Amino acid sequence: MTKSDQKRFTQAIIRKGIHGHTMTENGGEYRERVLTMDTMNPNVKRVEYAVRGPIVQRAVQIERELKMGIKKPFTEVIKANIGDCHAMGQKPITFFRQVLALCSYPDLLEDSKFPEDAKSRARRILQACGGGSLGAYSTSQGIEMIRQDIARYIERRDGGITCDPDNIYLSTGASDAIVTMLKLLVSGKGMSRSGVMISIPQYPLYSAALAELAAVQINYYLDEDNCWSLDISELQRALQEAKKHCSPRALCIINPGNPTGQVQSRQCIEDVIRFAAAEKLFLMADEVYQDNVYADGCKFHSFKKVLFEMGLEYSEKVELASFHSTSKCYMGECGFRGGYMEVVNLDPEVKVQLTKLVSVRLCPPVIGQALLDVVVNPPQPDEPSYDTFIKERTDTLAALAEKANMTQEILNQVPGIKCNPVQGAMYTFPRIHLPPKAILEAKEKGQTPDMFYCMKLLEETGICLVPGSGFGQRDGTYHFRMTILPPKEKLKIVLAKIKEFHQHFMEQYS
Ligand SMILES: Cc1ncc(COP(=O)(O)O)c(C=O)c1O
Repeated sequence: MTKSDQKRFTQAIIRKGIHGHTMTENGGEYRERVLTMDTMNPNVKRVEYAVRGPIVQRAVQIERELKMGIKKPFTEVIKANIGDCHAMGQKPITFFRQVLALCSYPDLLEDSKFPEDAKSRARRILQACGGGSLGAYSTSQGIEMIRQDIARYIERRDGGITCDPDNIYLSTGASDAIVTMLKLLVSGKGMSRSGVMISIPQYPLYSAALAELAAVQINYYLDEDNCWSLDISELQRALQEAKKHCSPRALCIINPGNPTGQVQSRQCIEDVIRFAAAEKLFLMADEVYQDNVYADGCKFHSFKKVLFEMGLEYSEKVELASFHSTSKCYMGECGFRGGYMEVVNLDPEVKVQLTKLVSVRLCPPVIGQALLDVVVNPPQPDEPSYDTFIKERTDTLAALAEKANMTQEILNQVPGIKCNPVQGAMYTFPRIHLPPKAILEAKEKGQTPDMFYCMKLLEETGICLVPGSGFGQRDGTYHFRMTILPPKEKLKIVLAKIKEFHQHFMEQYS
């Protein structure tokens, strides 16, 4: 055997992971790895997260190629794949950053450039931190004063319905709280394995967490023809089918919706609550986009408020966890990882278990908690920062509303693309009609047709979207998810490029 044959042979053995004693490339004994694809947790292998999936990996690679001077039909990659406002150029709210700067570096409290209201907020937060420093661990449920401020915020939001700070758990973004709640809910094996109802299309945190926890994912489909509304008969259908093979436990709702951008009506929320009560399901309400409502006639209704307005029959019975975050709305501060959940009607003994579970990971980032405190406790009319705060908040939400409108309008002008109104959140999920020839070519390449479409779009235009298959869609339908977050002028360019690409794609494959 020649040296190069031997090298190839050894590499093949190492690659294949054949057990036993083999030689390494430099002649030593190759020790078998403990952690291999065969031995690792199979649930983790089932986890998928399209928002940062293969298309995004390719986008990063293309960015590197552009930097290396490789010629492309475009000069930059535009990432419209992820709901990351600041990455798309959104400016932070001045007051929030002033308070965080003061909390992080308290010497600045002596600096006359910072307004007094920011200083008083910072002093208050620091007093509530261990040792007066953001660098100290907090209690695992979150700093008590901040939980009290969140409770007051919820009460204001919900027209005075009381909120107990003890029912608030701060978290590392909403994601962390959602996964924690799912962990508590999931148990059993075989027929008694817990099932969790999630919408299709869904935000893939849910499917990923359920895969990791080996729970049963129960799909209920949103009604695309009715602006992605939620139909109770569809919930019934999904539940009855699921009961044949698992034990349904929970129902998750995302409102306003990601990726579908709908805002559920109050009637729909009432119906969902009645359904959950009748079927004994734990409700999880993902309300991270609660300030992102753009369409006339649409309004955000929190599940907590509606539940309590439906009377004692429901408010004392239905178990609910609702989630909020600093990552979305007008703040868009994803990097600080601030979030919280409010639990309602949780069994007191389970609550002890929940508190124990979160304490294992010590605490959510304290700077994220501090940010959450200013989000729920912003400048008041008699304070110096009020006018600037209101202007910045209003301008950010107005720009999002304008872009939501523009996106749906332009996409609907393209033959073969159909887009529901973007009533809220930060995304559109248009349906794309793909010719059979394109579907066939995608299958030959081992790709889903919408992945094939998005990959081609990326290679030809530099625009990075997420294929609809990453969120779930009815069989035989194809979509993509696109954020409305790029700055207005850039968004116009993105939409024009998609329009041109789609027309060309249709000509090529029809
Ligand atoms: C519906 C929904 N829930 C939860 C999250 C997670 O947000 P966070 O950054 O707070 O973890 C996202 C993020 O995009 C989302 O869209």
